[in-house]
Amino acid sequence: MWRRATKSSLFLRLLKPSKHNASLSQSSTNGFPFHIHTHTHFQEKHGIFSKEVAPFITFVLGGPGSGKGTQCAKIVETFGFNHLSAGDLLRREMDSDSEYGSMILNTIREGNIVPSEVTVKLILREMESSDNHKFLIDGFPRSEENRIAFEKISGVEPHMVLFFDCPEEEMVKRLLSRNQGRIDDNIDTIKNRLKVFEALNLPVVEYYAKRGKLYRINAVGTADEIFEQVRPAFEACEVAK
Ligand SMILES: Nc1ncnc2c1ncn2[C@@H]1O[C@H](COP(=O)(O)OP(=O)(O)O)[C@@H](O)[C@H]1O
Ligand SMILES: Nc1ccn([C@@H]2O[C@H](COP(=O)(O)OP(=O)(O)O)[C@@H](O)[C@H]2O)c(=O)n1
Ligand SMILES: [Mg+2]
Repeated sequence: MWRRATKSSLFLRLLKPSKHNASLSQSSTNGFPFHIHTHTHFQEKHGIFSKEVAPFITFVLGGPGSGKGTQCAKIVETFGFNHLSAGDLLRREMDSDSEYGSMILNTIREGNIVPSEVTVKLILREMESSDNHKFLIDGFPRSEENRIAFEKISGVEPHMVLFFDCPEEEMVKRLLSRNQGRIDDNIDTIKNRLKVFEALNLPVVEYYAKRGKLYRINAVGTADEIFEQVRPAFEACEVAK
């Protein structure tokens, strides 16, 4: 849709904050400010960027099993985002004839992080071919290296970052009963994924908290209860609706 957009009111709405957005860009009712970017740098660097509607990017973070995928499905249903799960993109690449296939398989099996250039390439490829300009990027960035690579290659930053905060024992319980046949949902790999999350992903969470972009959500409760904490983040933001 955004590829076909003319210099329409949608484009102008994205670039020119409404009164409502303008007040959010300073501080916020829910503690999360918004930044409206014009993305000229982004547009110059990529084909995606010849599109006339600037992308609206939300990163979705949280430990393994914290409910990222479950909540993303609800956000898609309610707010019409394109959901890009970094883990799903890597698994799809692994199952294709990719030169990276065995490297991705081994990395996921261990619970470690795939080199950023591979993951960023997969995400940007999806973004470029999308008709939707609103993106939920789930499970990314999982490290400072991921974050910096995305920023360098794309030239853009997320508008907001959701963080699903969940106790470890709850995450372990959910992962062990996920039953999707994943090679990494076993107790040994889960232990490493939790270590990697703490060492590499929490610094990213702190980075966005310091920049005032983090929306922290208590990820304990039913999926519907948790979504009621997520909903205001999108409702408060005119361009995300
Ligand atoms: N609020 C919740 N309470 C209990 N189980 C949940 C909740 N949200 C998700 N789950 C279940 O926990 C598992 C992990 O959820 P998922 O959304 O895949 O998390 P993530 O993408 O963060 O790993 C899935 O089996 C899912 O059905
Ligand atoms: N940015 C990312 C995302 C996932 N991955 C790999 O993919 C695995 C599964 O990611 P996922 O997001 O599907 O996992 P969940 O947190 O949803 O359980 C991770 O444990 C990493 O091995 C990665 O290397 N880099
Ligand atoms: Mg997931």
